[in-house]
Amino acid sequence: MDEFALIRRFFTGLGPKVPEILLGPGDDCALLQMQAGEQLAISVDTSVEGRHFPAQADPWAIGWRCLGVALSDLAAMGARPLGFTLAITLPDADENWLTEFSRGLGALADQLACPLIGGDTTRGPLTLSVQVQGAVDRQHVWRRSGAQPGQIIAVLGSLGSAAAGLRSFHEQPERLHDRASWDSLEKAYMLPQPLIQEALGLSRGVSISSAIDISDGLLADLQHLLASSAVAAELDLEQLPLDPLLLKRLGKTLALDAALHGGDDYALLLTLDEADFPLARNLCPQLTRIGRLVKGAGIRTPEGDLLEPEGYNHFSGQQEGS
Ligand SMILES: Nc1ncnc2c1ncn2[C@@H]1O[C@H](COP(=O)(O)OP(=O)(O)OP(=O)(O)O)[C@@H](O)[C@H]1O
Ligand SMILES: Cc1ncc(C[n+]2csc(CCOP(=O)(O)O)c2C)c(N)n1
Ligand SMILES: [Mg+2]
Repeated sequence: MDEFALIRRFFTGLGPKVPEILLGPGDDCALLQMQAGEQLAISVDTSVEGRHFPAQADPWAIGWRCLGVALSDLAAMGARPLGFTLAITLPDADENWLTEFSRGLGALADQLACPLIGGDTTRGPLTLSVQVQGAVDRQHVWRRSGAQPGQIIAVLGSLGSAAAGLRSFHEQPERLHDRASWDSLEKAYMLPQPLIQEALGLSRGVSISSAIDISDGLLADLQHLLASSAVAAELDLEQLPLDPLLLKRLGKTLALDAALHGGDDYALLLTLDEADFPLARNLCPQLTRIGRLVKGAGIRTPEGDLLEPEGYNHFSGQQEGS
């Protein structure tokens, strides 16, 4: 199968038709029509085999995951997905692998009405770069800056599960190929659900002062938000939303460590006025209050203990060829 046959067969017509996409794959560019009053939100995420997902992972799940992690950044800005492009680097044109990969990718593209509108196909070590485009009402766009002392910190989605799921696949690699039997931790890692609908519901109904999605770990991503807003945080570690299976599997100390530093959660961290929290909870019952913003810098517990924001960092320690 040549490059163009591969594109036609696996990467054409993925996701539904949406009115804003005037032109999809097949020309030199895709064309998007923006509505008056909306801004274009753009973000790109690369997923590398062995770095972001295990070598030999289920191709359906790789397809879902590479789009899911990218869409999470649209959720973090309160943006509505319009479409995405895919730059794919493949070691070979394995038809069975490509069939499953494009089905997994297409399943999430359908669920969130986000069609594949173009891309690039090359040969080399397995790498997927997904660029997402979204539309955001200029009145309701969320940024990392804007958090104010006195406001509360809330999280949507659970923390630490994905890190425990990755650990489970390390310990039992044969489970990578048994998608039907994945538990909630394994699903959290391999099949992240970007919180697009939840974010859109919240952004229309309540004033959110700042937001970020958690990809590197709660503390590391909270620190990015705090730095952008020039505020400090007090976190109540007893309130973190942890899956009961995570606590059962790892015990409280390791579960907390996974929740604070593990990453791959693709949960949303939001700040808002305390008075708006009941309304926000009505719109999104899973929203959990985990702390508050204070003047100063850094992250502390209510007892005053400093929490160090170490999270995932591609170049910390400079392994691999330095
Ligand atoms: N090579 C680059 N060139 C320009 N900007 C970059 C580059 N790499 C990252 N950035 C920008 O730096 C910021 C932080 O990047 P990062 O990839 O950590 O994003 P993130 O949203 O925090 O993480 P994730 O993509 O996992 O959600 C983003 O605004 C991103 O656009
Ligand atoms: C096989 C394997 N080993 C380790 C990890 C952990 N990990 C890798 S990148 C990253 C942060 C988000 O990526 P980025 O900053 O590139 O968006 C995390 C938490 C993983 N996902 N898979
Ligand atoms: Mg992000």
